Amino acid sequence: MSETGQSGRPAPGLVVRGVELYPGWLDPPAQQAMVEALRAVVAAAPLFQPETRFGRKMSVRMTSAGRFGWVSDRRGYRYAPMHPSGGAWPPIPAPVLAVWDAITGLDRRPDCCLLNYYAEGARMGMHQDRDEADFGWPVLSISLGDQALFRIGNLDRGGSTESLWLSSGDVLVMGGEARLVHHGIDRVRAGSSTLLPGGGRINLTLRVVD
Ligand SMILES: O=C(O)CCC(=O)C(=O)O
Ligand SMILES: [Fe+2]
Repeated sequence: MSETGQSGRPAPGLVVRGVELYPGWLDPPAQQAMVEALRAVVAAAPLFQPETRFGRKMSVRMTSAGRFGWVSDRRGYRYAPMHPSGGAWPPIPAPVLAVWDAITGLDRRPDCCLLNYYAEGARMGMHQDRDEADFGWPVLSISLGDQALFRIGNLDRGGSTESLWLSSGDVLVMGGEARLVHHGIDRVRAGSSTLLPGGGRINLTLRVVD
């Protein structure tokens, strides 16, 4: 990837509505290494299926690493210092932090890595990531496994949208003017990757929470 002169940040391959996309940032061996590192996260903090405050199960399974994890239950959604089972979240793996360092060039590191697991049929409705204290920090997302159709909307709800397929190894950044853009996952293309032994897709989002 080329470097942009002033900031020293790598230049994105594509920018859609301010969302910066780095296609294929991780090559297959790096993807494999990241999946290996994530095994320790899932072993320490098992995936769970969050409920919305209305008692509906989300289709995505989740867990987190870092000082904070994202949880949702009948009390609503929030960042929490503990896994729902009561244990602390494991540390964010070094290869994951290395992607943040290389792409954002920031000296502040994220304190939450949310791990979403999409089995066949899972999706995520349009939403904003707005539970963090300071929207000056970007959210960085890493895709692993099956391809997913990512939809990008607007700062306000509704209006026109644009969609793009995210593939394993792709990284994107929602920052600056695009930090609060609405986004979601419409569907996952089952069987489009062999990275994950059981199939499906992992998405990591790195967040500065407080
Ligand atoms: O799975 C994705 O690519 C997006 C996940 C997401 O938007 C989120 O966890 O807030
Ligand atoms: Fe999000």
